[in-house]
Amino acid sequence: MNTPILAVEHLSMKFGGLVAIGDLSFEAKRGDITALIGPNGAGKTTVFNCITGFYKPTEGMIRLGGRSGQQFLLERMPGHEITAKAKVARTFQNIRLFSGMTLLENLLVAQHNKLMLASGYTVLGLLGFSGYRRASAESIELAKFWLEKANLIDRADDPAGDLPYGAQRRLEIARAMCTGPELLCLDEPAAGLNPRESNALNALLMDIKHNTGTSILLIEHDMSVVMQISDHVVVLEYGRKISDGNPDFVKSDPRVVAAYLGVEDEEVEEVLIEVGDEQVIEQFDAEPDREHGPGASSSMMAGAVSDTIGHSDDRGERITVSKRASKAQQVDDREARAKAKAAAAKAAAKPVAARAPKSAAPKARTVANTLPAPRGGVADRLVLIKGIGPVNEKKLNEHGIFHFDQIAAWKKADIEAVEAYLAFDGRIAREDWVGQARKLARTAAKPATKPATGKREGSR
Ligand SMILES: Nc1ncnc2c1ncn2[C@@H]1O[C@H](COP(=O)(O)OP(=O)(O)OP(=O)(O)O)[C@@H](O)[C@H]1O
Repeated sequence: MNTPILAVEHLSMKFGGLVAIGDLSFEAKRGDITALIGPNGAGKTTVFNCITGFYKPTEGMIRLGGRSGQQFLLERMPGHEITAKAKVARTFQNIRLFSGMTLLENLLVAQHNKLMLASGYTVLGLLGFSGYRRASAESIELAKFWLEKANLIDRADDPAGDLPYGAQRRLEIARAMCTGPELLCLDEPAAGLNPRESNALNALLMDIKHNTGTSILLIEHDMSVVMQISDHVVVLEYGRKISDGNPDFVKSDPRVVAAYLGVEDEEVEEVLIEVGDEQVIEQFDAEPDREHGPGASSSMMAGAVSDTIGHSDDRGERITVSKRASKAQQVDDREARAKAKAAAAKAAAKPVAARAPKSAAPKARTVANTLPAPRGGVADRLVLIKGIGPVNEKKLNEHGIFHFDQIAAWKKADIEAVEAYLAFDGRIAREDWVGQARKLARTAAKPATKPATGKREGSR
């Protein structure tokens, strides 16, 4: 029992330069309800499309273990064989019923293959060939069975298009179940349902889980559905798996909270400022990469997929997620920095004598031209120097540096002293803060030119 029915191994799917899935591996156990969750654009439907043969993955394997012991490599099979031989059925994000047909007819159409086989692919079926009649009667029985399970039997003869939305969703599932699937893939079955319809859906899915051998793979945004009925949850963000476990584990995984439920960028920024990661903060300050990263919105429900997913392509090119793009990555970074900060604090708390012998203690380095306060009470905007962000500007001010001319006058020893307290390594020289400051100091020193037109101040 509980052996994997589905094993997804190192699955990648690229659309041109866009990596929709990057090196994804997970398993779904037989008889379980496995949920695949993640923000919009995380790649969930693409995973379904790879499993059901709509897409051929760029890399990776999708192994399905049949009840009979047969193994299927789905990525190598055409879509119709995935349904017929491997017995994988699916529903779609958008309802795809024959709205003009009755509920019963919809469920009979789903059994078309079985009926065609029984007819011998000839007119014998129409002529009342007994094998066909038996198959036809069985199909009707099966359809009725699933209409009852879906609580739709009373409307068997109504057009499917007349059903309320939630009932149409259940009809789709009933239709998929009529094909006798081993794996049922449901793409957002609870989308647009009201709470009563959601409960009816949960009941139907639990019934399938307990009373058929069918395993369920579920894409769902509705967390009340996911957390109530899933045995196992796999979380995607930007095509990568960021968490995998039972609902309780996933629910409290900080990476999931950040990625899926959303963390305000300001909150992440606050932490980074706290730990003094200027470089990352400067990435936040920059214009968002609207083409690849999330837009201005911090809601991860609206995040776009990046083509910078950690993944190495067939040319050996290494692609990484930008820190701003991945909320889960931000959580990892935050944790790593918090650890580093704690370690630094611990080291600092040790008695000085324990850290270094007195004779070896370095002489404290100081900057020569510091000021107690900005001249005239107004500091220059040091952030105009490329490489200085608001955090470093604040630190420089705290150390008595307020003006471009102060930086322009730095000698090697001053630079070393500044680098020591900004914890930089060669960056001041690399970014030529002194040269930049000289130019800015010259501009600042120029007297403001009078308007040549003689127009009054404020006129346009
Ligand atoms: N056929 C395609 N061609 C190009 N890009 C595609 C194609 N199919 C999907 N994508 C892109 O792949 C990314 C993942 O899309 P996918 O639909 O798998 O995400 P999702 O997690 O299912 O999102 P949602 O929750 O909104 O349905 C998206 O950026 C999407 O635009």
